[in-house]
Parts: sequence; structure tokens; C-alpha cells
Amino acid sequence: MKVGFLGAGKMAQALAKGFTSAGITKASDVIASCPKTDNYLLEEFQKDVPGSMVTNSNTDVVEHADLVLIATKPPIVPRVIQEVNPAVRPRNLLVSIALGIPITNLEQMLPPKTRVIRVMPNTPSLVKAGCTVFSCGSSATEEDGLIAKRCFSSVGFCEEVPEVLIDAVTGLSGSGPAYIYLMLEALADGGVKMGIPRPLAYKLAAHTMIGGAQMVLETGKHPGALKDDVCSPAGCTIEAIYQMEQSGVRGSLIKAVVSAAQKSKETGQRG
Ligand SMILES: NC(=O)C1=CN([C@@H]2O[C@H](COP(=O)(O)OP(=O)(O)OC[C@H]3O[C@@H](n4cnc5c(N)ncnc54)[C@H](OP(=O)(O)O)[C@@H]3O)[C@@H](O)[C@H]2O)C=CC1
Ligand SMILES: O=C(O)[C@@H]1CCC=N1
Repeated sequence: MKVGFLGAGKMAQALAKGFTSAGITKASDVIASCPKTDNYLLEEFQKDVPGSMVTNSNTDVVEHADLVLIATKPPIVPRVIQEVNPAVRPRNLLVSIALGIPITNLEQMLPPKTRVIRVMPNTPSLVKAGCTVFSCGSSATEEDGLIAKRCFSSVGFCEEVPEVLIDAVTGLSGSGPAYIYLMLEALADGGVKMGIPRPLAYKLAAHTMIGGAQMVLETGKHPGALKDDVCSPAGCTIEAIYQMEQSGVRGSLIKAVVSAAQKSKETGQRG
């Protein structure tokens, strides 16, 4: 399958590297575009995916690729679609990863009957630990859904959801890696404050996060029950939990997800 990226930024790079290393496509069948001739992102893209093609022409991408990922910032999407529209053919499956833009808007901007899929991935796709949801447009076939599932499952967890959930998913797993890095950095800072060398503190914090998440997925136990297992009576963990509850950690995280989801929805309404 030939895969093209309109936009060669962080998410395009993560997916291109993930897809090629997972064997979904060959590097020589990947193409990415950015408008400026001196674009350093295209150089970065080719460094990440050696053997791939890069171009300053969005039309080249659509002409070359079967699967075309729209990977520019949301406000630029209408302009990019308008530009590539004359080149869109029935063989193209258009996959938008853009924040907030509903399928109906994408379909209205594209030629009638264009097969469209809206996707919300996240950056850990780069290391095959991504988390993606997708929804199919009105002309997308069952086979198109399977293609999306196969591509994004190759770089992590992937599930089809009703489109109405995508803004909420964006607030949770689309933006979520940023919340995790912030928490991880803070945990490591705590370790450093207590004398742990910084490189070791990052490793301990990261492995603790991976381990905790794996326990939730593999044991199927409620997160609260798993937390209780760590809190020995009159022990040190319950002291820490008491501090965290007083500083409103749960409320902050809920607010983070809600505000990102609302922003995603507003982005779509503005477009
Ligand atoms: N980053 C993330 O974690 C996630 C991002 N997304 C979505 O992915 C999309 C891309 O985000 P991200 O990778 O972070 O953004 P970046 O800014 O890293 O990438 C956007 C890319 O689009 C290029 N671009 C700008 N104008 C055009 C144009 N007219 N034609 C073609 N390409 C153009 C930019 O080039 P230049 O820099 O030269 O302007 C850049 O290469 C967004 O819609 C975002 O909502 C979705 C899930 C997660
Ligand atoms: O912050 C953003 O707008 C993008 C969409 C989800 C993650 N990053």
C-alpha cells in the first residue's frame, strides 16, 4: 500500500516511522509534503524514514498514494483539501488525523463519494505503543475500516468508535501523552529532591507508569483496588495519597481531559 502524508510534522513522522517499521508499507512507498522549499521538517522526515520521498507539492502526495493522511494543523486543512481536490481519485482513501474536524465537513470539501476516515492517534505510535480511535465516513467501505484498523493496530491499540466520541477521546488519549510526561517529570523531580540521580529517576518514573498501566490492562482489576493493594495500613503510600487528594490531583486531571475535549469540539465548530 502506498501511503502519503499531507504535512510532515510530528504526528506524520511518528506514524510514518511506525507504519514502516511495522511492515504496513515500505519506506520507498511513503511520500510526505510540506509547502516550503527549505523545509527542515522534510529533512527530518527522511531521516526518520530513510528511503521515503518528500515533496513541496500536496498534489504529488495524492497522485502517488492510495492511503492519504491529512496531517496538517486544523485551520490549514480546508486550504490543503481545496488544493488537492482536482487530483483526488476513487482509489484514494482520505484519512484525517486533524483535531476536531468532523467527517461531514471533510466530505463536503472533497469530491462526492470520497472515502473518508477520521482518526485520532497519539504520538507513542512512534514506538508502537500508540492509542488510536477511528470513525468511517458515509462512503467508506467495510474494507476501508479494516485498512484503518490494520494500519493503526500495527502501531498500538486501535478501536472503531462512533464519531460523537472522538472529541472526548482527543481529550483523553490524543492529548494524554503530554499529561503523562508532565506527571512523569514531576515524579522524577520528587525522586531527585530525595537524592536519586536524575537519569535513574526518569527510568524509575517511566517504568512505574508502564507497570501501573500494564496491571490495569492485564489484571482487569479496578484501579482503586490496585491502589489499595499498594497502600499498607499506616504505611507511607497512604500518606502520599492523602497529600495528592488534598491538592486536587483527580479534579485537575478530569479538568484537563474536559478542557481538551471542549477545545477539540470548538475547533470543529469554528471550521
Ligand atoms: N501532535 C500530536 O500529538 C497529535 C496531532 N494530531 C493532529 O495532527 C495534525 C498535525 O499535528 P502535528 O504533527 O502536531 O503538527 P506539526 O505542526 O508538527 O505538523 C504540521 C505539518 O503541516 C505542514 N503544513 C503547513 N501548511 C501546509 C500546507 N499548506 N500543506 C501541507 N503541509 C502543510 C507543516 O509545515 P510547516 O511547519 O513548514 O508549516 C508541518 O509539517 C493536527 O491536525 C493535529 O491536530 C492528532 C493527534 C495527536
Ligand atoms: O494539541 C493538539 O491540538 C493535538 C491534537 C491532539 C494532540 N495534539
